[in-house]
Amino acid sequence: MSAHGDPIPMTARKSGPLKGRAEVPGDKSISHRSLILGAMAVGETKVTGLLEGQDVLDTAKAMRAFGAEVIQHGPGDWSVHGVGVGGFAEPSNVIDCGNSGTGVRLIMGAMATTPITATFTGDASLNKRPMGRVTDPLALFGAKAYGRQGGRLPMTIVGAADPVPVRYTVPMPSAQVKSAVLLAGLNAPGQTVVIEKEPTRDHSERMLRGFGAALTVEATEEGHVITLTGQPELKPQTVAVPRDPSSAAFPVCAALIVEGSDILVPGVSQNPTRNGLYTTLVEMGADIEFQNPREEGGEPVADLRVKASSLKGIEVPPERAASMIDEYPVLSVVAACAEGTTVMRGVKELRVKESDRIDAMARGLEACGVRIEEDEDTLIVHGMGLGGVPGGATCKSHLDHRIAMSFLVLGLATQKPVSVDDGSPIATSFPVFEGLMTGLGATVERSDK
Ligand SMILES: O=C(O)C1=C[C@@H](OP(=O)(O)O)[C@@H](O)[C@H](O)C1
Ligand SMILES: C=C(OP(=O)(O)O)C(=O)O
Repeated sequence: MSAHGDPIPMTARKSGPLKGRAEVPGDKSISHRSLILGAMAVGETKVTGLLEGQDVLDTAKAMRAFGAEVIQHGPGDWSVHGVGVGGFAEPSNVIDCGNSGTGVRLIMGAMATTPITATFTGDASLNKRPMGRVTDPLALFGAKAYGRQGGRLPMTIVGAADPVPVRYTVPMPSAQVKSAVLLAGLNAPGQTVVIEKEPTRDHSERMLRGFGAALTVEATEEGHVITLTGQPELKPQTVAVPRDPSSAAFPVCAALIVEGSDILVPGVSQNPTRNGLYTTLVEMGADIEFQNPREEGGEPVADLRVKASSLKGIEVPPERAASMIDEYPVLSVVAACAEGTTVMRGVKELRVKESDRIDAMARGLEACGVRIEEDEDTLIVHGMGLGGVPGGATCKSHLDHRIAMSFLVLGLATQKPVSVDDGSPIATSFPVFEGLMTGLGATVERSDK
């Protein structure tokens, strides 16, 4: 949600057992990519289960501005009539990507090798985030970027008229940077090669192949070497978006820390590049059954049966960070309710998300009575056991949906209520969060009610 709306203060209180079925919305990463790749294909792509969060709606609007026809037929049911690789029109106005790093970085990549100019902006959170990580490799294709100091939005990208293919090693673990380079490579002649030292979510690779691009991935000593052959004709697809494991994390973690809970979260993606949180929770002693594993829409999915559990702190392996990068805020809440210490290292990327997530969680948890240690790349939470966290604070969400939802999950299991100053950003990724959680029996409400 952008900073234009009024803040929505919210409060969560100690709740009775959570019970029932939690149908979380579609995956945000796959939803953005369905719209962008649909817009770059020739013909009509159909999407079901699209996440209708503000981040994705902003990408839909952007794709219309670049000339694609994007239509909503019903809830989650969308079609995109694409203009083909290299077919983007020049937008007649500024592209506002709201709160979405994924939206703006992928779209910059997708337009950077077409001879058009576009200006991008976002909300107060997005306009603080670094864009140089994307514009540096896009410059190698021949695109030019004119932004604010430090490579911040608003920023104008002048697409390359004669793009050249690139070979680029991504310097930080980032699926957004990898994807921006691959999308730019689509309209460059020859082969674009992206090397990632640490594997990150692979939705772009899977979906580019699904849309008919020639793409190979080789595991080498350097890391994953991804080779894309440019200027394909992308074929429209039917995309069934699986449910988002990053959204599922909230009801799952809530059920683990609210005594007596027993919930089912069906059809959640278990893509190995996304399921690090679930591995971690099981190591902490979580009672999670992965029922009915199957393939849906080209992704492995399972139904998660989750029961309240007494958990122990662990050391999360740093090499797991990329597969659970968005889940550290809610993991730190679970860690506060575990016995013993949870050590999260190799997490400095959290400092450049919608907020500095290490700082936001550390300050809010401390205000709730939890002892924290942190450094640039580390967050350590000293657990107080199930029911042991005092709570009783109002935490700042810093325009960050995951911070807001994490503190509201915490408040379900603390002695005194936990409030957040602004729950409005939740609508960016999980617009049905409040109804879904109250449907399970959680006491989460807007504080002004
Ligand atoms: O590619 C994607 O869809 C995403 C990649 C991750 O960001 P980074 O690439 O910046 O790590 C993640 O945090 C974000 O929510 C979604
Ligand atoms: C980091 C996130 O998103 P984005 O980078 O797209 O804003 C997120 O959803 O947690």
